[in-house]
Amino acid sequence: MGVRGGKLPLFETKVKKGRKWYKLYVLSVLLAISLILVYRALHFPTNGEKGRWAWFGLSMAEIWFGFYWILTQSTRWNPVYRHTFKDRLLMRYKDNLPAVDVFVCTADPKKEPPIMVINTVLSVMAYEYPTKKLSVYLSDDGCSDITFYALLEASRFAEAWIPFCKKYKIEPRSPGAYFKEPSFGPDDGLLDWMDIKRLYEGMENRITSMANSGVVSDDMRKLHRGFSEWNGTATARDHNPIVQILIDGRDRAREDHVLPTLVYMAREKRPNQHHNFKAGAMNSMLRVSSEIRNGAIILNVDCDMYSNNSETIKDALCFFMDEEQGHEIAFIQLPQHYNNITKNDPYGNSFQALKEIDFHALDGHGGPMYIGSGCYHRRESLLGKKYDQTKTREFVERERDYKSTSLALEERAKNLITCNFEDNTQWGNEVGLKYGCPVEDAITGLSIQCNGWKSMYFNPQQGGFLGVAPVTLQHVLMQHKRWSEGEFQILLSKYSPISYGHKKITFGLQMCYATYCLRAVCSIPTLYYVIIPPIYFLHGISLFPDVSDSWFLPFAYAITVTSTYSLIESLEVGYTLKGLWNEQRIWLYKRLAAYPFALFDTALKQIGIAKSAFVITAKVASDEVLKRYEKEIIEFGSASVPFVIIATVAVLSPICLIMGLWMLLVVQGVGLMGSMLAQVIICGVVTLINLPVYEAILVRQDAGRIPTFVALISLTLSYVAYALPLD
Ligand SMILES: O=c1ccn([C@@H]2O[C@H](COP(=O)(O)OP(=O)(O)O[C@H]3O[C@H](CO)[C@@H](O)[C@H](O)[C@H]3O)[C@@H](O)[C@H]2O)c(=O)[nH]1
Ligand SMILES: [Mn+2]
Repeated sequence: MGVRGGKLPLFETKVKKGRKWYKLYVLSVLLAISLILVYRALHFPTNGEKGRWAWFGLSMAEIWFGFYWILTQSTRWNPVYRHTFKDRLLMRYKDNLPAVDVFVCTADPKKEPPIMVINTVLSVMAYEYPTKKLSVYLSDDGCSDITFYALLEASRFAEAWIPFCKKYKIEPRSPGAYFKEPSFGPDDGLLDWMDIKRLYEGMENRITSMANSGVVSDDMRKLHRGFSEWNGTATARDHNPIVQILIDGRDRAREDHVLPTLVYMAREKRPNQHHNFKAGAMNSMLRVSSEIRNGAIILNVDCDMYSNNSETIKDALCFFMDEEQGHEIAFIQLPQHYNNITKNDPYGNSFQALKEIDFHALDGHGGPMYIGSGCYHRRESLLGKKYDQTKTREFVERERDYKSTSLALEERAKNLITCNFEDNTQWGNEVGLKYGCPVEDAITGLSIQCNGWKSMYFNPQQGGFLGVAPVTLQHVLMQHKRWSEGEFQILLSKYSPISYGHKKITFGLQMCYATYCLRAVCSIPTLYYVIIPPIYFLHGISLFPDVSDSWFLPFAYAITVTSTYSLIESLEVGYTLKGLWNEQRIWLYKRLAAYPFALFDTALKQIGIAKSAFVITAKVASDEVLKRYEKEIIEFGSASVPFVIIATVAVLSPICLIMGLWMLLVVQGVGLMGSMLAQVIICGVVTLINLPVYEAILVRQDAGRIPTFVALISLTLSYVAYALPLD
């Protein structure tokens, strides 16, 4: 470990060792892929032979899979691991730590209950960091007086909560999460614990009952002048800008600085004005915070992602303030964990491989993506400044404006979040988060990296943030549709990692971005692969080499070796065997029932028919749905097109399997089995993976089953597929 400029570094980096075997593995699979393509070219059916088009399609699919597999190796190639030294940071910068502004976004009091939102707010207010340097902003795109009321309650509860957290050094600092744990509090603070638990439960009751009733009572309205903002006709889609400083860090009466600054805001909304979703909210917070404190470091969390580790601000600063490398770092992304993952994770929500492998590899190529929640930014890079090597970077603090009253500050801030403020400015384009893309985070992070900055990935032992993962298949698919659509659009946008990123980011990072940006495209070859070979099997037409043929080897090798590799890798990062099997299923469903819609909507957007939308992921569900979720029973339920696709593929493969086998054994003769083995395996695997679908159609009676109507459509479609003439 080197001493930099006479000072010990604030963080260190370790590189994964023993990569010889991995590289050998990659080479061997590359060879197998090439042989498969050679086989396809050499054995193309001659004129008059059956299955020419199918053969052509399969060749295309295999070219794509091969190409995509090569791309994905960038997310395995060179993982790095970071470790911070917070004690050195504190010794060196004790009184010179920068101001930190935390941005929390919420948008819908129904899907994102106020009690959940304020738990997140309280957790970030309680960071182990000088409170006078900490400010928390809640942007409410739902413009809900109930959320405002909840935040007001939180501002009062914080007076007891924050000293309690700091005195007993408890984790996590979301009171809701903390009190959910079966514990009797700190050994030396049982009475304090009981007091504060009572306080919390009182507050929770008041907030949830108000949320259930849907109105803030008149008594409560008298508690704060801020409620007057809702006196008129304010609705979520149509209202004036609101800024309310609930706790003012400049407050002379609060010289003890127990509490950080706390601000509620709702940018102006008008029905005919586009508000750009979360990106618009973030940019509004960038401006309002610049008026109030202008912290040099910004932390962004979604309203369901509470801080689970009160030390991560200091971790992030170890990167930003490192004398040697800190000046070129724009953002520090932490992994997003979820507190509602079940053991075998039927929806693949844990993203374990992404968090434990991919992002470390991205870091090795110069920087992970910005993925929204759980990311620390340097304000100036988020504002669009290019990295300038010649400038020395100090976090200069702006003097606090002690002359203005809070009221005056609020009025000034409101002017920054009117609908027209951004007209004829570079906001949403060169400045702040980018507009027009369903993954505003990824595209913004990419453009920051293209401005010459680096980013880093920090994955601490105790997870930094815990959020709520979706609990129904529909919501999971919707989320993946939004992500894959957004990523695909980055590729088509001005900020494409391929063209725009050329020479601005490393080649490895370009490949990583391409891997994610091209996810949506993988849907087409996958659909092809799970539909065409089974149908051809049913008609007795072979599309793969005979088992006894040596051309069978590259197929067998590629499949078994890559599967074994990911099996080992997955077990290493903590998947259960069943969880891994579930992961394969969800892998398939994303490609069948989420990504195709991403492609379709992107096409509509390209020709100008549709605009991008942002469907907010629900963070609450009914008790019945939750019960099934706990039992890991997949929630289908609605009769939607994605489920029709899933059910059709699921119904088609066993039909093909059974009828095809019957043809083989009875009509054509067992001798042909060898030439059909590959197709038999495809049918078999697709059938096995879909066992929950058959159960959902035939056995289940609960509301999460697949509606009979959907099953009938799938049967009909399967019949059509069977009856269609083949080439
Ligand atoms: O008009 C909007 C829509 C959403 N949000 C907020 O954005 C956050 C993310 O929305 P959510 O529905 O939870 O989406 P997820 O799919 O869980 O979000 C992931 O993916 C998004 C991009 O698709 C990122 O913005 C998020 O930070 C990232 O956590 C939430 O706090 C919302 O309240 C707004 O503030 N305004
Ligand atoms: Mn979310």
